[in-house]
Amino acid sequence: MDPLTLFSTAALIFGGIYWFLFLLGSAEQKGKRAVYLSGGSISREKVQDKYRQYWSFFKKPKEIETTENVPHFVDTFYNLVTDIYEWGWGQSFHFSPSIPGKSHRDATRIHEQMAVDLIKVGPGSRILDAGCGVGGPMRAIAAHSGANVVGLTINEYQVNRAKMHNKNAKLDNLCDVVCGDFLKMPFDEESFDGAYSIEATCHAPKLEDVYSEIFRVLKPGAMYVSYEWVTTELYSSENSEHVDIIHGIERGDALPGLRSFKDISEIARKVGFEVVMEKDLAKPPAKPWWLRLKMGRIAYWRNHILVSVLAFLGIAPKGVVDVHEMLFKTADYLTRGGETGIFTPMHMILCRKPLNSS
Ligand SMILES: C=C(CC[C@@H](C)[C@H]1CC[C@H]2C3=CC[C@H]4[C@H](C)[C@@H](O)CC[C@]4(C)[C@H]3CC[C@]12C)C(C)C
Ligand SMILES: C[S@@+](CC[C@H](N)C(=O)[O-])C[C@H]1O[C@@H](n2cnc3c(N)ncnc32)[C@H](O)[C@@H]1O
Repeated sequence: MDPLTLFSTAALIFGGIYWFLFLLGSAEQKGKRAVYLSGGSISREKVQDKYRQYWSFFKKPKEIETTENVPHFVDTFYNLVTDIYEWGWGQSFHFSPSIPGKSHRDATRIHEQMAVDLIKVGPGSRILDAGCGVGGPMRAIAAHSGANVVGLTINEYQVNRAKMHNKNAKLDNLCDVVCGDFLKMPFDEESFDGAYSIEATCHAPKLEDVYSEIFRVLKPGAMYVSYEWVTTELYSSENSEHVDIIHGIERGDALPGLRSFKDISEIARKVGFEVVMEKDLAKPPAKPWWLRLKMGRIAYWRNHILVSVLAFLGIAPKGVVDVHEMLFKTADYLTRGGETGIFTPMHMILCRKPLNSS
C-alpha cells in the first residue's frame, strides 16, 4: 500500500471512531458523553452485580413492599441509570406533553415552569423539590421564578451531578441540593414557602409517608404541586395485557407498585391538605407525551451498539449494557402504557396546607 492510501485509510478509520464515540455519543446538548458512562457511585467492577441485585428485588415482591428496603433499592437503581438518562434524555428526568413546533427542550421547560407558577412563589421564597434528580427542573424553576430551591434526592451521585450543573449554570446562588430520604426529611417543620415533586413520589411505597413529610415542612398557607405516575380509569386488572404493561413499567422504573389516579387526592386529604386542583395533564388537547420516547427508537439501537462497543473495549463498565437493555424494554412498556391510555406520568395534584393547621 502506498503511503497516501495508508494515510487516507488510517484517517478514515480514526475519523469514523471519533464520530461514532464522541459526536454520535453526545447526541444533543445533554451534559454527558457515552465514553463517561458509569454506574454512579458504584465501582465499575460491581455494576453488573448491582444490576442483578436490583433485578432480584422483583423476585421477592414482599421485600419491595417493606418500606425500609425501598429507598436503598431506588438508590441502587439511580446509580445504575443516572448517566444513561443524562446522556440519552437530558438533565430533566421526566416526560412532558409534546408541543407542535417546539423542541423537546422547550416543551420540558414549559411543563416545569407550570409547576412553579401553580404554587405562586417568587423571589425570596424557599421551596422544596422532593426527588430532584440531577436538577434540570430545579434550575429551570429557579431561573423562571427567582425562588430559592432546595432539592432532595436519595442518590449521592445525583447530588454531586446536580451541584456541578448548578455551578455551571451560575444558579448555585439560588439552588441547593441535599442527600436524604423524602420519607424522613432532614428539614425543620414549617420551613418552606412551597414545594413540588415531578415524577418522583411514585417511588414511595406509601404515598401518605411522603405527603405527610411535605405537609410537615410547609408553612401554613403554602402550596404543593405534584406530577404523579398513576394508572388511569382505562386500566383494568382483569386485562392481562394491561397487567403486563404496568408490571413492565414497574420493573424498569424501580417502582414498588403503581397507584390508581383515584388514590392521590384521597391521600392528600388524609394527611391534611386541601385539594385545590387535580388534572391529568396528558389528556387531549395535550399532545402525546410518549411521542418523544417512540421517535427515539432508532437512536436507542445506535446507543445499544455504542454501549456494547464501549463495554467490549473496557471503557464502560460491563453492567451498563444490561442496564441499557432494560431501559430499551422499559421504553416500549411506557409507550404502550401511553398509547393504550391506561397509564399517565402527569396526573397533577395541587394542594394547600390550611392556614389554621398547627
Ligand atoms: C420518572 C422516571 C423516569 C422517566 C424517564 C426520564 C425515563 C423512563 C425511561 C427512560 C429511558 C428509556 C430508554 C433509554 C434508551 C434505551 C437509551 O438509549 C437512552 C436513554 C433512554 C431514552 C431513557 C431516558 C430516560 C427515560 C425516558 C421514573 C424512573 C420514575
Ligand atoms: C425520575 S427522577 C425525577 C427527578 C426530577 N424530579 C426530574 O424531573 O428531573 C426521581 C427522583 O426521585 C428521587 N427519589 C426517589 N425516592 C426517593 C426518596 N425516598 N427520597 C428522596 N429522593 C427520592 C430519586 O433519587 C430521583 O432523583
